[in-house]
Amino acid sequence: MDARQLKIKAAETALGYVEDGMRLGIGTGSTAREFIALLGEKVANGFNVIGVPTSEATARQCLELGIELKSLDESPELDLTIDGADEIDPALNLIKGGGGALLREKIVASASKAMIVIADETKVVDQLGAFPLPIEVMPFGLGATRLAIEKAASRLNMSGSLDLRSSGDGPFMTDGGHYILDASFGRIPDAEALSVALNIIPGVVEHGLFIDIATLAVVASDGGVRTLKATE
Ligand SMILES: O=C(CO)[C@H](O)[C@H](O)COP(=O)(O)O
Repeated sequence: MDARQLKIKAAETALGYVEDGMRLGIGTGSTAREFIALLGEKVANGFNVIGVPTSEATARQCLELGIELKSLDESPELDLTIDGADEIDPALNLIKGGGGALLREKIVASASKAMIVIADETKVVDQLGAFPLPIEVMPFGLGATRLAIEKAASRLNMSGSLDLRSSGDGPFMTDGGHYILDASFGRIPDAEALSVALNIIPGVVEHGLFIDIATLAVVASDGGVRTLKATE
């Protein structure tokens, strides 16, 4: 199976967890896009959900497919969020933000009773960190924020490059109007400690470590689809 077929398989399985009438957080990225396409087909056949999108791109796709959308102000508590991930560890801690939507993704997933991650087998790792960690930062004070991140990482015995994400003709800008620094620190021995350390840096808006948020992962490989639950 090619990469797209695996994404579709994971998305199909996750769709089985969505019940009629649910308030649903809807993720961002190429795997989430396949999920939205399948959800759109179901909605066209009379299935009802209220979706809360995690990005402008996801909102556009949902609206094209006739999926009813609300904001988190209108629907502040959600039944379920379904979203992709860049890495998944055995405790179902994640790295997210490869698509640049990590801030809204974390807000939406945290407002949900459950989060199902959809992915292919390549996203499953023993320890997070091979994928560069996206850190969403304020454009104001970028140099000072970068230095503060480097110092925080060093206190946790981590170091590596912090690359300002580019859109091709300037810095990549998130839906919230912020920049992203992609941190190549290598394997992260204590993701929770790094998460806490990043959260207290004033110029850091959010980061892509999702700790204790995902409840289930639906992972597709050539051998079939398996579901993972957190080990601790
Ligand atoms: O976090 C994300 C976007 O911010 C995506 O879920 C993540 O990057 C995975 O994307 P894809 O399904 O395209 O591999």
